[in-house]
Amino acid sequence: MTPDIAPIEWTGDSLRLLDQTLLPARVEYRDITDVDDLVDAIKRLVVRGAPALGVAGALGVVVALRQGEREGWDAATLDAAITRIREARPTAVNLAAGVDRVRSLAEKGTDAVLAEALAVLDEDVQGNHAIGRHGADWLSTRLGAKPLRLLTHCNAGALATAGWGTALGVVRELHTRNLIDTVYANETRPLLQGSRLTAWELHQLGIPYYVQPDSAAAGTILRGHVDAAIVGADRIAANGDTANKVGTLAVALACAAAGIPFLVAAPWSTIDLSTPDGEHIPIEQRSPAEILANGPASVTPEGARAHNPAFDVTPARLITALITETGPLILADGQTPARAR
Ligand SMILES: CSC[C@H]1O[C@H](OP(=O)(O)O)[C@H](O)[C@@H]1O
Repeated sequence: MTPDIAPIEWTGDSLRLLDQTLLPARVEYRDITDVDDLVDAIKRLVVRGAPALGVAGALGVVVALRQGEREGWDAATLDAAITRIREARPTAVNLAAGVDRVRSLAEKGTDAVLAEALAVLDEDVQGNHAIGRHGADWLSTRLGAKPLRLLTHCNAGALATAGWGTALGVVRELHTRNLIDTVYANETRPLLQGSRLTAWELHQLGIPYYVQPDSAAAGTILRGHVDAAIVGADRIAANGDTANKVGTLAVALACAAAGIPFLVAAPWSTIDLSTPDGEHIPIEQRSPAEILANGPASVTPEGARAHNPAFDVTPARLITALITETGPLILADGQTPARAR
């Protein structure tokens, strides 16, 4: 299935990444042929979002194999390079899973690894369309087949995946059914994935939206302006506890207080059955500089300290339903990934 916005693709000679640090002002691509450049791109969120990181990890092994052939790497050097890709960001389980899925095929040659990596990409796009259908069906059944007012946090659109999107994939499916009234997109400090990326996607798709401060979300929800919230995920534990962009937990708490559905949309590749619960999900701590300055301009006193966790964990009890490519898991009713698999 051909993806729409293609944030990540294989050109035949390189891993091509849409540079998401430049959006929405500029649409520019980076052709990656070097492991150091890929690790940098992952760490700087040139490529980001759990499913997209899974594809980047899988295709990253091809980059490493080809660089190793060019530069005459021994097995230990190659293995260390692949491990650097795998460990470039800790929370999204998809990155490590994408690397692990293909690295064992290296003994069969680069073409075998590439074929499996491209399968990861295609499976993601197909799965996202299924998530969109299941999520739209669930919301229309639960809330009525009427135009809905939804709230999103961060970016779980085509840009965070190999195409179509997960949480935004549900929004897009509802939009094709004329069932979107408006979307409240949290700007998502500090890197503004909501205002820079989600708004960019919604704008292109002609879906009505407001960008709002993350701190406005609870009031928007509790004042009755939202019918449901839907977000992506970076790692879902066996009991359904879910790590997602920092600020997600606050949205879930507000939805619980308001009595409206809080949905997580994610493929099974984001579920990590070896992680028993949210306490065991590693949370990426990012640079204080992302908090202390707004680009070149400092926004804090000299010497200020900053606490910058990139994710938080929403307990399963606050998640109404987890929408996967195989259908909804009603976590609030005690269904869990561990039991469903
Ligand atoms: C479809 S998963 C998207 C998920 O990843 C984002 O994190 P980041 O932008 O730091 O890669 C955020 O948690 C999104 O919900």
